[in-house]
Amino acid sequence: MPSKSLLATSTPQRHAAFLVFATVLLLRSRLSRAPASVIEKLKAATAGNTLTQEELMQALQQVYRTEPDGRKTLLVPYKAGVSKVTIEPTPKAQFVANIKRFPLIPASYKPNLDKPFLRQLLAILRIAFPSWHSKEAIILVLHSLFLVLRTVLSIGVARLDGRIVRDLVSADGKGFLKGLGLWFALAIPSTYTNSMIKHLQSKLSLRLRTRLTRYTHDLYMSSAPDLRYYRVALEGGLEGVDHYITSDIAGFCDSLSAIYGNVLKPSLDLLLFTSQLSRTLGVRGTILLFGNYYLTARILRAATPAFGRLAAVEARLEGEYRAGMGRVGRESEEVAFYGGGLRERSILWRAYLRLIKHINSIYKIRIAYEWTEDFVIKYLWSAIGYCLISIPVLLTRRRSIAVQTIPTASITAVSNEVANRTETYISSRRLLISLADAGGRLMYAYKDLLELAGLTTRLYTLLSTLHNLPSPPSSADDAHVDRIEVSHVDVGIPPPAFSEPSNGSELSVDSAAAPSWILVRDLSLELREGEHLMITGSNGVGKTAVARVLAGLWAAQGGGEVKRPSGRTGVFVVPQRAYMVTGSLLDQVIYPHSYPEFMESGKTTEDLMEVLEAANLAYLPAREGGWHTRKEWRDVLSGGEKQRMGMARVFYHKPKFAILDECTSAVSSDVEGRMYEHAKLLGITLITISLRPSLMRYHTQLLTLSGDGTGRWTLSRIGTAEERMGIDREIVSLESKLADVEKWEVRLKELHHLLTVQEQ
Ligand SMILES: Nc1ncnc2c1ncn2[C@@H]1O[C@H](COP(=O)(O)OP(=O)(O)OP(=O)(O)O)[C@@H](O)[C@H]1O
Repeated sequence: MPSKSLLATSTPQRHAAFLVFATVLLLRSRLSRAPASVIEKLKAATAGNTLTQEELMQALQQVYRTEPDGRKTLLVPYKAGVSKVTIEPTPKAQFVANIKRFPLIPASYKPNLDKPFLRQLLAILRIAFPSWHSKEAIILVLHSLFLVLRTVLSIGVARLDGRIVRDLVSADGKGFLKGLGLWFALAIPSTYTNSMIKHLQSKLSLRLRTRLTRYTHDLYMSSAPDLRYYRVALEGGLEGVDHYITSDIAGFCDSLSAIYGNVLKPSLDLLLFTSQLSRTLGVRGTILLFGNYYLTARILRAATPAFGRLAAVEARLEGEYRAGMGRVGRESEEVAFYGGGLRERSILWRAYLRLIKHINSIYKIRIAYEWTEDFVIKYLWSAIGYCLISIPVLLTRRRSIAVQTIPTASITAVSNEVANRTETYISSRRLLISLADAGGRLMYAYKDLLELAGLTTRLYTLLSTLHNLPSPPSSADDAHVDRIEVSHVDVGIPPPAFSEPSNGSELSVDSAAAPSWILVRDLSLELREGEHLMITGSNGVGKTAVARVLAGLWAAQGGGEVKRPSGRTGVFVVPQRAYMVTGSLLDQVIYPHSYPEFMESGKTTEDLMEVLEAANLAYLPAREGGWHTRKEWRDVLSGGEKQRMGMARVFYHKPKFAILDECTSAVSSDVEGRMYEHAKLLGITLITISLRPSLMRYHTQLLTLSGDGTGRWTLSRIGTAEERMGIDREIVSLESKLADVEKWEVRLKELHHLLTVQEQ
């Protein structure tokens, strides 16, 4: 029996409301397409947002502003102005609370649509949607509304389609024109709905990405003592975190927001279209329809490969290839000096080929899957669709044949019957096509869900590793402590934080059980202000390792303890490899201070000039075009200049203790000496790691690491200034004697030669 058309049942009021809705939607889209000049004028009138070049430079310098309530406002230069983004740091309590939601998963876990996947997804969603009234949740609700609206509109279109063809078949010109008018009226909200769905999907993805990225940044870039960005690779065993944060979060958010539409919309379509169709198809047809769904699900489930695992492997390989490219970019000069281009190319090429081979294998696997899917959705469903449509049509036909046997039947009744049948056919056909489309999308969504499972596992692995990294045992940091005290500390390479039990499936936080490679055993020393320490010993013996323990990067092992003054005014380390930060010349000197911190400190560029003079870099501002010049300083400054910049930072921050890890090895001895004297003049206590005996004169204690594999060490006093002068004199005399060694060797050779000549 033909159903009542959805639109045929509409009242005039409903039509009017519908047209008002369409007009508002239309006007809104026109507004958003207002000429650029109008928008510019509006912007200028409201905020005076446009900045001069100088103001822009200042904004670039400022990076962020701390608000009185502790929040930070990021100043992001955008077009000719600055866009302000308020950042609320994630409270530490939230990280602590989230630890139990992020238990570690074993490395052997294969992503799939199972319970662990749901648990992982829920844990991540709790971060992505912090509350039901968050912006993300509101966008999601809006998105859902538009998805429902589109399904309702699709049904309307299907019904209207049938009605127009019916009017055409029954030659009802008025009805046909009315139908055409409604067709255009429906087209407006339908097309607008489509673009809004796409827009809201992208917006949702971006918001989720921002939320997750902020959370991850706050967790990853944690300050001392957690230092997760430093410890995640060595202790957490997680490589390529950059790829996880930049690419996997984006992939996860895209996939999640797309999957929502890809699952909700076709599910809704299936539900509503089926309910609409069942009115036309009757009980038998509906049962057949459900039988069809069941069969399809069984076939496709059997034919679906492990897309989740494949997606996770693809993300890992992509990360490895990207890391390789990054390494060559970073170390380009070293590679060029060695002429290692070909070698690097083959390494990169291998990483790329592994990735491509994997992607290719996915494509191959997809052929069989997509073939099955196409066959089932396009052909099987269409055939079943024809059968289903034929049921009411054939039944009506049979009935109409019965009608024709009645001799009194009028011709009008017969033509009405044909028109109604055509309407039923067209509507049902359109609904079935939409149904097949929805089914297809749902099946694709199954594959997408598996891929989402892969990305979820990647993101979950990152977050669970970061959450579960145990905080290092708290050292006795105190701003008021005026000495460094090390008592009975073993210095060793930190063991992995997590161990995978051979029987169990869960990883556990278990650093105590893992063996550690001890470099220095039972180290005890006390260093008061003004007592300068030099640490020496052969290469690889553990000198830097001691510095890492002193600075709090590595935990003190063996049950010992390190006491030190806290903060960067307590202990400041200049590492072996010079590091240049992105930013201006000024930023290089004040690092890790930001520009606002520099302003707050009350220091001026004159003070910075003094600092540079002490580091023999006073020529830099003039040479580089001023303090605010921004360059790739890693490439612009020479090796020695970069090392001197490290010393300039020590002079700027004036810490109580400065650990200098062979950070003047490329600086000439005279400049090195002047810098050491200047540091001591500023009242900085020096802990120098060096193999240069000439530096001994600036220190009072000498820690020598034996390097015989036993972890032994000796601590000796270097002596008073007079004693050190004596040592200096001895060094000078020995050096001058050593200079004569070559002459003596030449003379010795001559004498040997003379002897052999005389013997002949
Ligand atoms: N992150 C790490 N992972 C594994 N081993 C490490 C790590 N860091 C250091 N080591 C090892 O610890 C040992 C001591 O390293 P350290 O950097 O302290 O040596 P060093 O005495 O400062 O040497 P050099 O004089 O060459 O700078 C080395 O054998 C090194 O290979």
